[in-house]
Amino acid sequence: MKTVTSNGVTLHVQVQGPETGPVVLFANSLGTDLRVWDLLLPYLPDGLRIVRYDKGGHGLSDCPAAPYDMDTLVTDAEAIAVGLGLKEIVFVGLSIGGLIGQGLAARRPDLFRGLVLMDTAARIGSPEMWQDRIDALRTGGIASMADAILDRWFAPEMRNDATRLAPWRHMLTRTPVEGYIGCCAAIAGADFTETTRALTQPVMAMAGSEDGSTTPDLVRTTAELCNAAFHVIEGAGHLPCVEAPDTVGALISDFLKETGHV
Ligand SMILES: O=C(O)CC1=CCC(=O)O1
Repeated sequence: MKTVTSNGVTLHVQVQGPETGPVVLFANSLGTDLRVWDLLLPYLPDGLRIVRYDKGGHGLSDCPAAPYDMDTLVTDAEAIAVGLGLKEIVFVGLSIGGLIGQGLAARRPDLFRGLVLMDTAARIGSPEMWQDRIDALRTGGIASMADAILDRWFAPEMRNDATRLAPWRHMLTRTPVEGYIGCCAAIAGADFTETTRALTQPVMAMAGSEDGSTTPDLVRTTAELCNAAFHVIEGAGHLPCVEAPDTVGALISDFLKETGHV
């Protein structure tokens, strides 16, 4: 376990693999922590330097008071990359993690080898939609909307398996409400349409066919902005790294080979 402090916020970071290995930096989604990648990692090539972290307000990182803004979340990711001396990064971003990846790729192209956009878009939802969610969270907490969120996260097969679902429900509902709300505010204010259109790094995008949050059509639109290859993961929802880690692992492995990273 490592920590990196950015703007006074201490972030929990996990690093695995050889010091000189090709770097893959993962950023997870709203209401999840870095364990969201656990099932995927065995499907990636050996020898990678795998770096995962909990964004502010999630997992074992500090939880500043809401609201957060996307610029700060991008600065946090940059602080981790610079603080750990990461170079030639392939960044894998899930949902809000993909927004952070787009922001960092635009700000620091010198750090990047490529970008994987997983169930994310240049703009997710509308400011009004996020404000409604924030208001509901302030009233009822995350538990009050957990069923609705899990319906977007997972396809019916997983949703109907209470035992398989339980750890992910716990991960979601144990997220500090302040951290969750802070990140909702950051998503509400983020629109990377123009900067993502201008990206020059190789980009690959994917979406679960059953994603009720960032639908395949939405993700495809962002992929087209930056000439990214686009893949639909059949039978998966918003977190295909959980529901279809083998398929996602194969796609990322191919991308790492195509970009000469491995
Ligand atoms: O709608 C959801 O809860 C899923 C989601 C949107 C942005 C994110 O990171 O997760």
